[in-house]
Amino acid sequence: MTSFKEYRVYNLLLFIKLFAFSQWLQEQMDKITALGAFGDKKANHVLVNEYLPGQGIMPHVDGPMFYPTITTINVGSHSVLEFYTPLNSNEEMENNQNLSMRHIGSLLLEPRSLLIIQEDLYTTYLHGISQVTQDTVSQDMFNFEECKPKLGEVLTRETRISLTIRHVPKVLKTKLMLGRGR
Ligand SMILES: O=C(O)CCC(=O)C(=O)O
Ligand SMILES: [Fe+2]
Repeated sequence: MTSFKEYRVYNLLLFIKLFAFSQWLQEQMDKITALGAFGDKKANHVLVNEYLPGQGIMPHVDGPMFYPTITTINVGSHSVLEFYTPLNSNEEMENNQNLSMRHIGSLLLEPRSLLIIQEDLYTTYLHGISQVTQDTVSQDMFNFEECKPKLGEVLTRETRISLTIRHVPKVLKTKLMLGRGR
């Protein structure tokens, strides 16, 4: 049984870890801001995702709610971010253009790397992560020449954590009208 004293020590350790993590995260956000990733704006939003081997994310666009730059710190396992052309017309939808026909390429996300996506890759193309447990390094990867693993190498996915850091413009100003007459 956990004593009250042990519980307090546990809570204190957790607090110290969270504090250290928030300091580290703020440093990374400041560095990304200093790169000019968001123009003259600052990073002010972080989304943490955990992916187990075989987990992914459906192709999507991040939409107009964010400044049009995605920056992602990749922690743990590698992964592969796939890019697809959008379905532009009814004709394409009727012809049921499947995902593999719309695939334009991918990026190998190496552990401890920073990914920055802007312009067309942000606004036009969809991005997603396939639900697979292994990836083969191929020429479909835009960055294969810059990466450590060599062409043809098979990489087994482990747990990956992504920290997606963005600038979210503050569009909504809520006014509290407490105690005011109508
Ligand atoms: O985890 C990633 O690298 C991608 C996440 C993503 O696309 C999103 O959260 O919108
Ligand atoms: Fe996304």
